[in-house]
Amino acid sequence: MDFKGKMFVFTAPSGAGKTTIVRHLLKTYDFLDFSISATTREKRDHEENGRDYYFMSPEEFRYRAENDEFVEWEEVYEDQFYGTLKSEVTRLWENKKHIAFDIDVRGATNIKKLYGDDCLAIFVKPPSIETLISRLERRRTESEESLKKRIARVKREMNYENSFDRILVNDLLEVTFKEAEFIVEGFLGITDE
Ligand SMILES: Nc1nc2c(ncn2[C@@H]2O[C@H](COP(=O)(O)OP(=O)(O)O)[C@@H](O)[C@H]2O)c(=O)[nH]1
Ligand SMILES: Nc1ncnc2c1ncn2[C@@H]1O[C@H](COP(=O)(O)OP(=O)(O)O)[C@@H](O)[C@H]1O
Repeated sequence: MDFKGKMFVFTAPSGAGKTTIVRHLLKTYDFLDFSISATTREKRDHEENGRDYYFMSPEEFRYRAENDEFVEWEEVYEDQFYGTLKSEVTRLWENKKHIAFDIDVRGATNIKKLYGDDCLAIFVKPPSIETLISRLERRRTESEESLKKRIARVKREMNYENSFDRILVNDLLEVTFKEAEFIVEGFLGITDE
């Protein structure tokens, strides 16, 4: 494989806006594609297998982990596993794409360690924890229990804000999108001149 695309790792607590930002960048840049993670969590109504995630049973996930098929994987929430398949990175590079990831802070730390300077890790920061919680509630994708799990983890994950290459504050969405574009173009050395 000759081409090895750069990696843009968006990380943050749930509800910070990673998915929204990554989806915007994917619409904006043909050269960028999404690393579809494997997960054992249940599919949400609007999600599609093979687009948002590769949804799989815990047995399949465990088998693949034992078979060393993951670049990284984590038990992000109790009994819910998420991971980046090696075959996914290969697929995207074969398609000559730079890669956007939406993964938790531990996964992001691991990807950064593995790929070093070819990887830019961006921490998405909500204006406040209260804003993040109200966005998560308004998203209406989670059960009461799942919402609780996410909120419980927010404070811990917020402690990682200085552990990555960039901090992207997600307040006004239009401003965030422009800043995200600036970050991507800057890392790839794209200029208007
Ligand atoms: N380590 C790791 N984390 C992942 C991966 N895919 C998704 N995640 C993270 O798992 C967490 C839960 O994701 P999800 O269930 O989609 O819920 P949401 O964050 O509330 O939208 C988020 O922090 C994701 O970024 C992955 O491949 N590896
Ligand atoms: N800047 C913003 N202003 C208002 N709402 C936002 C903003 N960014 C994201 N949202 C909304 O907040 C919710 C959580 O965002 P999402 O992208 O799903 O976060 P994550 O992927 O980090 O869990 C979604 O309903 C999304 O539409």
